[in-house]
Amino acid sequence: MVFSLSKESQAELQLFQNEIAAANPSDLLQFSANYFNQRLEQQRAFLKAREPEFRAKNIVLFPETDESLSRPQSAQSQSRSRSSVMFKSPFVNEDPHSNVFKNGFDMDPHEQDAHQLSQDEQPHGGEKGSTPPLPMHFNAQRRTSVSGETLQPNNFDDWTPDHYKEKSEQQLERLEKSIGNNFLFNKLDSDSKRLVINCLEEKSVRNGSTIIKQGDQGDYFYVVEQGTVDFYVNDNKVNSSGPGSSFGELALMYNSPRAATVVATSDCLLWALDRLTFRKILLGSSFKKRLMYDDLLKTMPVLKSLTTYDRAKLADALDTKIYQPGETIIREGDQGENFYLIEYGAVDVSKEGQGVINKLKDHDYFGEVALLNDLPRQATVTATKRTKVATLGKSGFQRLLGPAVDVLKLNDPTRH
Ligand SMILES: Nc1ncnc2c1ncn2[C@@H]1O[C@@H]2COP(=O)(O)O[C@H]2[C@H]1O
Repeated sequence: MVFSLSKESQAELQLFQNEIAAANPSDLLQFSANYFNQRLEQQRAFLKAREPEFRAKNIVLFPETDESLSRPQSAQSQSRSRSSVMFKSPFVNEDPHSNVFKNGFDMDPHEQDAHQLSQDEQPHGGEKGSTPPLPMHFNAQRRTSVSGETLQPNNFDDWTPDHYKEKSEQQLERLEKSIGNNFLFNKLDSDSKRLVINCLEEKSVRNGSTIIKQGDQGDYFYVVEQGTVDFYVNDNKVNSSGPGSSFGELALMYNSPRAATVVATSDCLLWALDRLTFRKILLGSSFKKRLMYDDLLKTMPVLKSLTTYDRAKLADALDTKIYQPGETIIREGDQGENFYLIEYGAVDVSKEGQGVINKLKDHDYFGEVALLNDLPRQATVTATKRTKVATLGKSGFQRLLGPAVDVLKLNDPTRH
C-alpha cells in the first residue's frame, strides 16, 4: 500500500529528519519527544501571537477549560493559564531532568546541562495536572548540572512576543530579498520564521551614529538590510560588515555586556529583534551550535586565549561525530583534514612500531600536527570508549583558532 502524505506533513518530516541527521541522537525516542514538544510549543507561540487577530474574526484559538476556570487566579494569571493549558508539555514540565533547550534535542548524558532560568524567563505558576504526568524516573539516568549562564530559550508557556506586528506585503518582499538567505532564517521552520519576521522592527540609522556601545546592556539583535557598519573593541577597529549580515547577538546570548561598539559607516536600514524573541526563537535554532559547544570550548585549556566572539565563530564551524570503542578516527600516513576536540570519551594515540604513545580523554585535542606542519598524519588515533568529538575542518583551523594556534604550536608533540 502506498501512503501519500500532505505537503505539510512531508515538510514536517523533512525538518525532523534534518534534526536527526545533525544531532545523531543516542536516545532517539527521547530526542523525538523533546523535538516534537518544542515544535508544538513554537507553533502555538506563533498562534498565540496572532490570537487578537483571530479573536477579531470571532475565532477562539485557546478556549477556556473547566480546570482553568475552577482555580482561583489573578486576572493576569487567568489570561496566562488560558493559553498555557494548551501548551503544557508532558515531557518537559513533569520531568526534572529533561532539557530540550541547550543542545537542540539530544539527551545524551554527557551533553546535559540544565540551565537556570533568568528572572524574566521563569515559568510562572507551574500549574500541574493538565497533562498526564510522566513517570518521575523517566530520564533519571541523565546528568544535570546548573551553569551560571542563562540559556533556556524555548519555554513558551507564558510568553507572548511584545513587538509582534504583521508586516506589509512590501516589507515582506524587502525582507525576503535582503535577509531571506541569511543563515539565521534558513534554520527556522516556517512558523518560527514568520514569527521572527513579524517581530522585527525597522530602524533607520544615520552615517556616523553609534548603534551599540561596548559595555552597555544588550537589548536588540540587528540584521543589516542596507548600509555598512564598523566594529570597535577597546577603540580598535576589528571588523566591518554590510547588507545581509547581523550583529549584537553576543550580549543577548550570554547575558553579558556588549563586546564591541558598532558604528554606522553609511546611512543604514536595520531590522532589530528584541532580546526575548531572540532568546526564545533564535537561540534554540540558529544559534543552537553555539550553545551546544559553549561549555566545551570555554573549558578547553588550549582555547583559553579566545574571546567570546572567537569562540562563537569557532562553534559555528564545528561538527559533531561519535566513535564507538575500537573505531579508528585518524590513521597514520593519511592526509590531515580535521582537527578534533574531545567532548567526552577516551582515545589511544599509537605509532607504527612503537605501540600506544599517548592516551587522551575529555577536553583534550588531537589532529593538529598534520594541519600545523602540512604533514601526513603522524600517528593513529583509536577510540577506546564511546567518544564524542567536535571536528574543525582545515580552513576553519587556519581561520578561526587565532591566538590558540600559538599554543598549539608550543605544545606540538613532534617538536620536542
Ligand atoms: N571582534 C569582535 N568582537 C566582539 N564583537 C564583535 C566583533 N566583531 C563583530 N562583533 C559584533 O559586535 C556586537 C556588539 O554587541 P554584542 O556583544 O551583543 O555582539 C557583538 C558582535 O555581534
